[in-house]
Amino acid sequence: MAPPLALDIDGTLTTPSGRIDPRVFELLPDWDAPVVLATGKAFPYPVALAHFLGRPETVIAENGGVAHVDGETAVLGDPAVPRAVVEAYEARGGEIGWGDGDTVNRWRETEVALSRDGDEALLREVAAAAEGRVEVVDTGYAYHVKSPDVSKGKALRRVADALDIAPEAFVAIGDSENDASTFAVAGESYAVANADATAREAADVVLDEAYMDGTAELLTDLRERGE
Ligand SMILES: O=C(O)COP(=O)(O)O
Ligand SMILES: [Mg+2]
Repeated sequence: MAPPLALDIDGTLTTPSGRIDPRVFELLPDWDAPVVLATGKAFPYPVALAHFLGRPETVIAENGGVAHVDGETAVLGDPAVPRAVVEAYEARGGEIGWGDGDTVNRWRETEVALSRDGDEALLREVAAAAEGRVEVVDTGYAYHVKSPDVSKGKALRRVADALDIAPEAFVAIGDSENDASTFAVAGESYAVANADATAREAADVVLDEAYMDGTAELLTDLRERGE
């Protein structure tokens, strides 16, 4: 049998320009084990991806702030301090940066995501004043202001438990610092070649290929290994 998967989305299942790579729709619909989509994006995004893959909606969103498995949603993070920090950042002239009708945060329940065009130094200064009650995570796609109490890895433990699978049975693939906690929980972890330094350091293996080229090759190998 193929191993269960914990898959990051941006940078891992995408092309360099941020589109979902079409090979996702070849490799994942019939994957013969649970697939957990574990992302920094808001909850509707991985749910929609699972839905259009024809797979169970087994997802971790908001960097572990929200988890959904077997039809049950767990909201694991508290947005109060992240929101207060971002208000303080805006009060000092910082911008969230997504423009009008911000769909990045519209459905976000436990954290705030900011455009990387924003003032990182100011954001980190304001976050530091919260004295450890928030952390700023740079995924390469956004700055996320989140509670340090939630992570994709912690949520993976919870989802694995609900699925009655040992967390170590999972193979995790990712590209950035928000995947390091998943890598620590899964039994086998891979960073795609475009991964940041934190993800590369945390992964068991850094793949030769980047983005979905790396992920697709690995998934093909894992599938063959399970046959
Ligand atoms: O939303 C982001 O910033 C990154 O999303 P990801 O965790 O799927 O890479
Ligand atoms: Mg990513």
